[in-house]
Amino acid sequence: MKAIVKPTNQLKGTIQALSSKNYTTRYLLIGALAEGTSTIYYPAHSEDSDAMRRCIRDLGAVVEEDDEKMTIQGFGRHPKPVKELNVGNAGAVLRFLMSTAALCPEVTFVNTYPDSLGKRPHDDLIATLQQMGVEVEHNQGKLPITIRGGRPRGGKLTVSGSVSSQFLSSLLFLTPLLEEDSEIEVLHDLKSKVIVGQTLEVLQQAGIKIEASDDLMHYNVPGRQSYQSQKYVVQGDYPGSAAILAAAAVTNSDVTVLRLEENSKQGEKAVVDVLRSMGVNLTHESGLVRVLGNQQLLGGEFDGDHFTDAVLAMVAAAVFAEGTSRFYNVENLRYKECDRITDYLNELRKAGADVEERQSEIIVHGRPQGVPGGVEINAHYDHRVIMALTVVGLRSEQGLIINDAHHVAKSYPHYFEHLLSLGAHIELVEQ
Ligand SMILES: O=C(O)C1=C[C@@H](OP(=O)(O)O)[C@@H](O)[C@H](O)C1
Ligand SMILES: C=C(OP(=O)(O)O)C(=O)O
Repeated sequence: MKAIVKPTNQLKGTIQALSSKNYTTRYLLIGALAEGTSTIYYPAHSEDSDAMRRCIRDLGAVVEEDDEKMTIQGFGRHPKPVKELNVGNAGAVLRFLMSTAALCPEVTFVNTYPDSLGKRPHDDLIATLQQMGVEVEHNQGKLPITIRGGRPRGGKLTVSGSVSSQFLSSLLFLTPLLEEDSEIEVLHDLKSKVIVGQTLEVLQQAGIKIEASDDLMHYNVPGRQSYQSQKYVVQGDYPGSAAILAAAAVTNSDVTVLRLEENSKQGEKAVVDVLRSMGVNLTHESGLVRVLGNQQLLGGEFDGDHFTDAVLAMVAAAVFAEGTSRFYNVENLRYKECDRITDYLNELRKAGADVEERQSEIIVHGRPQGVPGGVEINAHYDHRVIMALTVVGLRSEQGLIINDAHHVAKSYPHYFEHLLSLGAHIELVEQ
C-alpha cells in the first residue's frame, strides 16, 4: 500500500489510543507461562501482537478471543515440542521467545523478513543462553536461529544491555521457572532501561518475585516459581500515539487522545514533556492528552533513550521547530527495524529537512517555514519511519508519497484511519 500524504493545515477531533503493543506481548507471554487461564482485556491487534499470539499457540497455549478480551490457557514450564516458530518482523517477540524456546528440545526461528528483523543482532542473548547450557545455532548472531534446550540452567548469568533491553527482559521471563536460583548481572550499559520497568511490573502482576537493584543492573531471581494466571487490562499505547501528537503539534489543531494514563510505566509517556518543552500547548489529565497546535515549535535537547520508540516522531516535530534540536543517546535506534538514524535521516533529507547524524545522535536544524516534500519515501519496513514521515508530509508544501506504508500495521494498523478521522488529507492506494 502507498500512502499519498497531502499538505494538511488543520487536524481536529478525538481518538482512542490504540492498545499498547509492549504490554500486549508481555501479557500474552506471561499468560502462556502460567498454567491456568489468564484473561487479557483490550489486547492490541497488530502484526507484532499477532505474532506473539501465533507463537504461543504453536507452543501449546490455548487462546480464545472476542471483541473485548483474550483468554489464554497456558503451558507453564512445559511448552509443546514445536519445531519451528515464525515471529514475523517482531524483535521483542523473537527475543522473548528465544528464552522460552530453551524449554523445548529443538526450535528454529525462521527468517521471514531478511531485510529487517533478519539483519538485527541477537548475539548478546545467544551468549547468555549458552551460559545456561543451551545450544544455539545461528547465522552470525542473526536469523535463522535454532535453540536446542530442554533443561536450561540458572545460576550466575551475565547479559549485555548495550544493544537492547529485550535480552534482559527475555531472561527475566525465563529464569523464575528454572530449578536453580539465578543472579543476573547486566554488563556494559542498559539501553531502553525504562522498558525493563514494564517487564518487572507484569512479572509482579503474575506473582513472580524478583529482586532488582535500583539501577536495574543486578537481579536476584529465585527459581522454581510459577506464574499465576491473572486478569490483565492493557493500557493505551504511547509510542504510536506519539506520532498522532506530533502531527497535531505541527499543524493547526485541536486533537485529543484518550486512554493515555498519566502514571504509566511506558517511557514514551515522556513525549508529553518533550512536546511541552518545545512550546506546544498541551494538557494531560485523567488519561486524556489534548494538543492545541499552532505550528509554532521550539527546538531542544533530549535524551532519546527515555522514549526510544517515540524518538522518530519527536524528530519529525523538530523538523519544523525554530532552532536546532539534538536527540542524544540513541545509538540503539540503528538496530531496530531499519537503521533508524542513517535510513530515517536519508528519507527526511529527501523530504527537504536539514538533519545531521552522529553515531549516537540525531541533530535537526529546524525549518519553521516548512519543507518542500514532493518525493517518494522508502519505508524501510519500518512502522515508525512511516508514521514519522507522515507527520512531515502533512506539513510539507507538496506532500509525500510513502511506499510500502502497509508496514505501519506492525504496531498501528489504524494509524491512517485515525489521522483521516482527524481531517488529514491522505489517500491510500494498493500497490
Ligand atoms: O521490550 C520491549 O517490548 C521493547 C523494547 C525496546 O527495544 P530495545 O530494548 O531493543 O531498545 C523497544 O524499542 C521495542 O519496541 C519493544
Ligand atoms: C523496535 C520496535 O519493536 P521490536 O524491537 O519489538 O521489533 C518498535 O516497536 O519500534
